[in-house]
Amino acid sequence: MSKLLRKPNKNESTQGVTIVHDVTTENSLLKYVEFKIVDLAPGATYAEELAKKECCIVALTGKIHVTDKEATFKNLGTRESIFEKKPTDSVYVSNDRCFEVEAVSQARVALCYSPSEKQLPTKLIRASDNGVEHRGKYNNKRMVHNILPDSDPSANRLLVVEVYTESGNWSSYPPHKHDQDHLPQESLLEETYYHEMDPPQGFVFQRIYTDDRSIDETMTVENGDVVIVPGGYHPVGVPEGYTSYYLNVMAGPTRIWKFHNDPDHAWILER
Ligand SMILES: O=C(O)C[C@@H](O)[C@H](O)C(=O)CO
Repeated sequence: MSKLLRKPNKNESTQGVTIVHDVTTENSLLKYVEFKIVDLAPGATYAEELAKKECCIVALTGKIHVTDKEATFKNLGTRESIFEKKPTDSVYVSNDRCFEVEAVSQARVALCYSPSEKQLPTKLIRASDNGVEHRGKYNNKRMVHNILPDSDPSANRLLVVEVYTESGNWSSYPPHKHDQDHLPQESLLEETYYHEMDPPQGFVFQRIYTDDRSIDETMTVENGDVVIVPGGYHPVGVPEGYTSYYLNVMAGPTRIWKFHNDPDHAWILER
């Protein structure tokens, strides 16, 4: 199995709390991004002390309450299935704070982390705050929900987006990378991709490759998998008949998404 592909590995940590994914700086090649998927049964709670990390809590499906012990946000979450394709609610919690998530109904929650020192206010990011973007043409169409884009200064490092790619289309395409800390030309942002497909027996292909091909892996990605992108180009191809979703978390030394297209394929944008 590739070091860049993680299968769901369900682990009941306490009653009603199942850790499905746990990507950390210790168990991956990443330094700036950590990521968890947690399933909660109705009434179950999951709590964490953040120390020197910031966290964006995304209510992927189901309803949850979230508190940082000062502010409490009730009944977050807008969808039963990710493929209702509507934005959802999230909460940003800064370093040196704690949070607790309580499930109102069966819920799947994404926890997106990055190292952080400077404390910022906790922020509710409502579904209606998400900028919805339709990008691309021909077979390169995708819809983006901007949860924490670089235009929103609510976080120190984290960038979080949801991307829907229709059947037979491509996203993160033409291939681009952001693995050089060389602004204003390019920023360095590591990434995780949490993938789902509709219907769920589908698969997509994600290729991660660098110019020198020191990384060059094309992965078959199935429903619920996580792909880790330490660097390199990272296009996603979706077979006919299936819709793809991914939650994309990015972080690096500077909170700017400045990518560089693969010069071999940049012509695609000229059409
Ligand atoms: O295809 C898109 O527009 C989404 C991607 O940009 C994705 O978020 C990504 O590649 C981030 O670098």
